[in-house]
Parts: sequence; structure tokens; C-alpha cells
Amino acid sequence: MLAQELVLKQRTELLHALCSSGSSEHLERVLDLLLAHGELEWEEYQNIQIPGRALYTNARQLLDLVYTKGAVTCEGLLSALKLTLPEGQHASLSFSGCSLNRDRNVCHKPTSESLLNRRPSLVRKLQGCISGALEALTRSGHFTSGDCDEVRLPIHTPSQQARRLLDHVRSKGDPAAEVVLDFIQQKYGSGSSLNQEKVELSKEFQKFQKKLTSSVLAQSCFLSTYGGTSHMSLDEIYTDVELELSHDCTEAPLGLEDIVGTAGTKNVEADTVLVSGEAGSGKSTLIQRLHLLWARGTALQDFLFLFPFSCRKLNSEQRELSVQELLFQHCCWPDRDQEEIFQFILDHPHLILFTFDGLDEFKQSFSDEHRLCCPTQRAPVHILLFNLIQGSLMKGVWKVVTSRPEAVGPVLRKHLRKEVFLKGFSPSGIDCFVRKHHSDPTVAAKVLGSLQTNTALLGLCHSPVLCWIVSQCHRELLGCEEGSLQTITDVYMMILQHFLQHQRPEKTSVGLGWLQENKETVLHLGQLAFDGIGNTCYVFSFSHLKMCGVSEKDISMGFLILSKDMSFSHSRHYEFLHVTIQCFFAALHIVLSSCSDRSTIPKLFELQDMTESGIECFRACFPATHQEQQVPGDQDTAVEKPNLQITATFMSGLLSDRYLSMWHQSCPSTTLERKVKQVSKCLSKGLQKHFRSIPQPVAGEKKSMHAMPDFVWLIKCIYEMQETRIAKDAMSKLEVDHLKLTYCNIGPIECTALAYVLQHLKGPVGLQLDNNSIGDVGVEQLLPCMHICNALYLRNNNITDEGIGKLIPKCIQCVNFQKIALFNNKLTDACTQHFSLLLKTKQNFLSLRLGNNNITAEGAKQLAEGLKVNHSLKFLGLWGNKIGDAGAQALADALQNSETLLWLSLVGNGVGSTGACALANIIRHSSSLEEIWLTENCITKTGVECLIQALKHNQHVKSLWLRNNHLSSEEVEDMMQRESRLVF
Ligand SMILES: Nc1ncnc2c1ncn2[C@@H]1O[C@H](COP(=O)(O)OP(=O)(O)OP(=O)(O)O)[C@@H](O)[C@H]1O
Repeated sequence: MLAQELVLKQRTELLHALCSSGSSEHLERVLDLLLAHGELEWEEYQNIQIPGRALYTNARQLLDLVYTKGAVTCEGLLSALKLTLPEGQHASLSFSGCSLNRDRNVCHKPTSESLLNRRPSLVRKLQGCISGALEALTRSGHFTSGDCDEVRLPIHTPSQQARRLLDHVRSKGDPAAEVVLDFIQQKYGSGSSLNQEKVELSKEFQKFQKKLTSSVLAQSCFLSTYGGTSHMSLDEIYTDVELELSHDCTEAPLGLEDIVGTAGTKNVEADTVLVSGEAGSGKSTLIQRLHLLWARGTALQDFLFLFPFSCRKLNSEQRELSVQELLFQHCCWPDRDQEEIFQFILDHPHLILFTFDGLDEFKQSFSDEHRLCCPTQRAPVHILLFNLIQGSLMKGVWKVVTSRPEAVGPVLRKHLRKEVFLKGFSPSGIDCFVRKHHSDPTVAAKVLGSLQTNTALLGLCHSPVLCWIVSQCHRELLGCEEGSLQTITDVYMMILQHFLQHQRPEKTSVGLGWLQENKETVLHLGQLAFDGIGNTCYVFSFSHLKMCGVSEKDISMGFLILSKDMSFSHSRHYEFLHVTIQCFFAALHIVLSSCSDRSTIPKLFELQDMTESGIECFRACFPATHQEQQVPGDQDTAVEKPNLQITATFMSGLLSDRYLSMWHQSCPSTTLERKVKQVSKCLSKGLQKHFRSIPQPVAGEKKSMHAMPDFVWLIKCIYEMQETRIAKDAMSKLEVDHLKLTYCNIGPIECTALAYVLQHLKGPVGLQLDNNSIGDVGVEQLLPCMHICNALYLRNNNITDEGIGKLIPKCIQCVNFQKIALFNNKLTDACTQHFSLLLKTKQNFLSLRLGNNNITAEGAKQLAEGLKVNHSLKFLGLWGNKIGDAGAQALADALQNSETLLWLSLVGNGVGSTGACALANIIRHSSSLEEIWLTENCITKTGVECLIQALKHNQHVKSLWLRNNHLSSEEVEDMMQRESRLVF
């Protein structure tokens, strides 16, 4: 189909793709690309991107324009969209092989034209250094402080600030553009892009680069979790994951290349980027994808050489090496001219990228005590690695390191350029992954249908490894009873059954026969996993296997795969399909072995308090099978704690009532009962310890508990046990008014566990879950505990209208519920009807805060409907939305007779003077209002005059905030004299 026809036919889908996130980022990125490729003229761009106009209107304007411009521009639009949208959204659109092939006419190129040409890359680069660029422009006299303020408006995201800066610069002409280009040049150096630097590569260099590229390509083509079952190429299955810069940043979705981009830079001196994520969130797969794209020449092309390292493999390096040996022996051996190639690497650090996958699996935890600066000096591998990361060795080389968050301490953090959080699959990612996994669309639809009916399982599928298991075991999934899959242990039990039965499909056993028939295999693999987990050992030699009785038949079951990290050694080495599967088998071992040490379970749960010597003592529970691999006296607890905690979580699940009957054949029931008791006691004790640490409240303040990360882990263990009694017991002892779980990495999985436990709290609490990754699925998981919440704080949690559509109807039914804070989410006008109903229905409701979302005048009008008939609301916060003067008018009409409203914030809403004059009516009539915030609202003298007049009739109002409006300093001076309650 022709591109023009595609644009017309898919108009609704295109609009949805551009606008449904509620953020203008997709539209703006598309516009950047179209400008850069000359598909749009500057004037056309200005007619589309009108500040303050609704996002959908801007997007419609763009679609109309490209359609009238013809087929080539339509093709450009589709292609720009393809580059912009996350892969998960591609499925709903047809792009029909379109491409952005035109280049902006650059034959005579004034500087401001090159701002257009390079707009996408300039936006990326400027994001991290807006202040610097503004300073340069002010210093050179091109920008006034007013220009800077407009760029810096807090309602703009960093990328929007970058665009506004470029837009302003264009209006100032070529000299200003030159200042920006010079600034970027200085900041990033001419060598930051290969296109700019003429690197002369000799034939030997080219040969080495080719060899390195093919080796990286070969290593990254296939995904290892499919090694034991089927051959799956990364291309076929790779699904975009959610990446986030920092919890406070509401930037549009990040792409893979943004990992090495400037956005989110915290320390410009450092060269190491950390990608952190929970077990199975997809860190190794993401790094593998980066390798593949680099080797293919489709990403990271600023780097000439990419050296990939696996910390799992580095663990086995016993020798002392120099950096040169590390690079060449572990990654790629240059057949000739080693010295020259190494010298080239030393001379061009900015063209080199190292990746270190799985720092949490590295035997030693990060330390910066041993300094090493000389690249030719030999040292133990961990010293080399740590010095590379901190930049004392080979400063300027970019490093991307992956790790579980628990294993990242403050010492490492101070050497990080930035941290990117990997959040697993988004809801559309789950959909996309399942469809990729199943070539038969009917099966995919059935699997997705089954997930929709089981939201706890759907929540688990945000973790890619769990989504993989669920897809892999679709037969078991579709055959099981509704609701029987609720916990992580349930999912791993499913893969256990799947692999054990799959080896002999013709003889599918009934009942628990599959387990009995394979008891020996489970015991052998359990022993191997358990020994390994305690000794930070994830790769097993044949002699390890033999020591644990693992036979060829056991290997053939598919849980163990040949280790590609050890492909250089002559003997075969194995590893578990995924480290979480190793943890699961280790837990099975603890449950099944009748002779295991009685102190294993308590010690596993005491991990939270363990010191170095404590963990040594724990290690004594493990046989010394693998200890020959260790560096004596150089261990750290942090590196292994995450896996030990996962093992404890599985163990709790395996000892739940629903599985106990399965273990009777292998372990005497008295021993099993003892283990169950031990786990229950440890969980209860662990939580009590947390509760005891809550300080007594200061007089007049609420008793508040700020949960430590281990609190969430203990809650998850209780959920795995599915024991209401333990949950009730634990919660009956918790006496707090406010439970704070901010920045605790809480996603949908954790929400399910939290709701399971917290619903048994005695008194109502304020539940503060700000800055996590709850999303709509997580919100739904929280519903069962809403009745105990009197306040809910969900700031910065990726929540959309869909989540609100489920949350608010439930909250309306909860008598205690009085406050909600949802700022920095993705809400639009589509959800305001729910808040309106809440305001109409709940006459004890106190506080509604919806700041920094995408609510416009339409949404404000909906809210006004509710506000008109509400007689309880005290706090209303709508800062950073786009309600404009019409929205302000609607709110003013609704609130002018309020007798309860104390505090109103409409900061940054473009209400203007018309809006301000309307809002003056609230001041004039309200008998309760004390504080009103109208900062950054383009209000002129006329608007403020209305407000001053209104204040004359109101003595309750204590302050009216008017900073950053359109007033001259003389006007401000005069108004302050006349009305002392105005704050400028
Ligand atoms: N982006 C993705 N697309 C498709 N599948 C994925 C993706 N990410 C992860 N998976 C699936 O999940 C499995 C586990 O992912 P991965 O090993 O990358 O996680 P991880 O975060 O490195 O885990 P750990 O910290 O435990 O080592 C993969 O083997 C693959 O099957």
C-alpha cells in the first residue's frame, strides 16, 4: 500500500501512537526527525507545535500536513514513527518498508540550518547540560534571563527544555546557533562521533575490528535460555524493555542507545554507566542486544571497538593479567600488531566501549582501595575490573555495567556517570513477547487471554524471565485450574513439571507421578545448585557435576546448559538455564534433604543482619565442593545476598501447604513440619525486628515506618507461603499510622504481596508508595488492601487512566479513604470523570493532588462537576497540568462557595490573566481558603489587579504565590507595597 494511503487508513492508530502516552515526547521526536530530514520546513513545524494547544490537535495537524505534502513526506512520517515508537507499539501499525531517505538540503548551510539537520542528536546531547548551554548563550549576550526562564520552565521535561532552547536559538539567528554548536563541540569533543573524526585505520586494525565484530556477533545471536529447548535467535524474540533514568524523571521512554547518551548524567567526570535491575529483569539480554546491534553496525557506531565481558566468566580467571591481556585473551585476539592495536586503544579511549555483565555475580564486591593506573601492569582480575570502572585505568573508555540493585553499594555509586533502571516488560511488552514466542497466533491469544483472567500472574509477567517461563509452559498454563498460578514458586513449579514431563511426552504421568519418576534428578540438581549458591559458583565443571551425582540423564532434562562463557576452556562446563532456576533448585534441596543442617533455614533468614563473619558462618553450611575457585579472605556478603534471598523466597513457597504433600515421599513429615515451623518463625521474627525499629512519634506527628528493602522481601516470602495466618499474625503487631515504601523497587509483583499482607492491618494507614514502578497492573493488585488505607501516595509510578479507572471506583467504596496523591504520572482528561464521581460521592474526602499530569480544560471541567457538590475537600493540587483559562474559569465557578478548601495549587497551568481574574472570585467568596499558588501562569498586571481587589474582601488568605509571571520588576515592587500577602 502507498505510504499516503497508509497514513489515511491508519489515522486513528497513528494518533493513538503519537498521543496515548499523554506526553508530547513521541510527537516531538517525530517532528525532530522530519525537520532533520527536510520533510518539514521550519514554518510548518511552528504551525504544528503550538504551545498550550492540545496534544491531539497538534498531532492531527501534522497528519493533515504530511498527507497534503504527498507520498514522500508520508513515507518519512511512517519511518520517523518506526524509529520513535517502542517496539511493542509497532505491531498495531503497518509501515510498509518506508524509510527516511531524504536529507535536508545542505549545499549552502547557514549555522541555524545545521541546528535543524542535527536536531535529534542535539536534543539528546543538550538534555544533560541545559544550564551550561544557557550560560553560554547568556554570556554571549544572545539570551536574556527571560529567555532562560522560558526554556527552564519546570513543566518541561529535559528533552522539551532542549527543544525549546533550540527553537529560541533559531529565532535569534546564526550567531546564537554558532554559540550552541561550539558549546556542544567543546562539551563532547570533536571525537565523540566517528563521523566527525577521521580515524585512519590500517589494514591490521580493520582485520582486528572485523574479527572482534564477528566474534561479538556470533556470541550475541542466540538467546541461551532457549539453548536446552529450541534455537531462538535474539532478533526473533527480543522485546523492548522499560528503562528509566531516575525515579524523579518523567522523561519519555528511553531507547537502548540512551544508555550511553547524555540524559540522566549525574557525574560528568565518570565513564561508567550502570544498568540495574532485579533478577530476570533482562539485563543480560539487553546487553546482548546492544552487542548484536553494535556488531551489525546499527547502533553505538560512535564506538569503534566493543569489548564484552561476563563477570561470571571473569570469576574463573585465576591469573594476574594486564589490561592488554584481559582485552585480547578474554575478548578477541589480534593476529598481528598487538602492541599497535593496544596503543591505538589507549590513544582513543572515547572510541572504545567495555561492557561488564553481572557485576553482582562477581566474587568480590566493588572496592576502590587498590589503585592501579598502569595498563601494562599485571594484577588480579578484580583489581583490573574495579580500576577500569572507577576510571583510574583507561580513563575515557566508556563502560556499561549490569548488576542487581542490591549489590550496588555507595562506593561503586560514586564512580557512576549515571544509573539506568531496567524495569522489565511494560504491559504492551508482555503482549508483544507472547506473540513473538508463539508463531501460532491462536496459541498466543489463548496465553494472553489466560493472563488477563489472572492479574497476579499478569503482574509476574512484567519480569521477562517469568514471562518466558509462562510462555514456554503454555500447555501447563492453559491446562491448570483457574487461579492456581499465583506466586513465583507456582511458576517455577510449572517449569519443573514442564521440563521433567517433556522428556517423555508419550508417557505423561498422572498426578504427581512426574515428580516421583524424576526424584533423583531433582535431588542431584538440588545439591549442585545449593552448593553453588552458597559459594558464588554459577559455572560447574564435570567434576562438580559428578560430585553431586548429576548424570547425563539429569543433564538431558534441560535445566543445565553448556556454558558459553567457558567456551575457551577445553573441558565442558555447565550452568543453570538461568540463575533463578539455580536458586529454585537450591530451595528444593533445602526442602527435600532430610539430613540438611537444622540451622540452614534460620541462617538464610538472618541474612538481613549478616556481617562478613556472619556470612562466613552461613557458608559453613555448604560443603566445600567449589571452594577451590575462591580467592581466600577476599569475599563480600553483598554479592551473594540477592540469590540467597531468592532461594529463601522459593523455600517459603515450596513449604506452603499447597506443596507439602508433594515432598512426603522424599522427606519425613516430621522434618517437613519442623522446616515449616522454622520458616514461619523466621518470617515473624524478621518482621517484628522491623516493627521494633520504628521510632516513637514526635508529639503531634503520626507514627510512621519507613520500610527497609528487606521488609519487602519478607512480605514476599509470606505471600509465597500463602498462609493468611502468618500474614494476620505479623500485621496484628504493627502499629503505625503511616507506612512509607518509597524508592523500594516496588512493581506489580511486590504490590500483590503487599496487598496480601497489609489487608490484615488493624488500623487505617497512609500508604506511601512514591517513586516505584507500580503501573496500572500494580494498582489493580493493590485493590484488596484499599479498605485499610486512609491515604494513598503514588507519585511517579507510571500510572495511566486505565489504572485510575480501576482504583477510584474501589476507593469510593472505602469509608476510610480520604487522600490521594498521583503527581508525575500519565493521567489525562480521560480519568477525571472518576475523580469527579469520588468528589460527588465521598463527603469526607480531604485531599486530591494530581500535579504534573496531562489534564487540560476538559478535565478541569469534569473535576469542577464534582467539586461543586463536595463539602469536605481541603487540598487541591493541579500544578503542572494544562488547564488554561477555561479550566481556571470552571474551577473558579465550582469552588467559589467552598467552605472547606484551604489550599489550592494551579502552578504552571497557563491560566493567564483571564484565568486569574476568574480565580479571584474564589478569593472573594471563600471563607476557608488560606493559600493559593499561581506561580508560572503567564499572568500580567491585569490579572494581578483582579487578585488584589479580591484579597481586599478576604482576610483568611495568608499567601498568594505569583512567582515567574509576566510582570516587570517595577510592577512587582508596586504590587508588593499594596498587598503584603502576594509572594513574588
Ligand atoms: N528483552 C527481552 N526480550 C525477550 N526476552 C527476554 C528479554 N529480557 C529477558 N528475556 C528473557 O528472560 C530471561 C532472563 O533474562 P536475563 O538473563 O537477561 O535477566 P537478568 O536481569 O540478566 O537476570 P539475572 O540478574 O538473574 O542474571 C532471558 O533468558 C530471556 O528468556
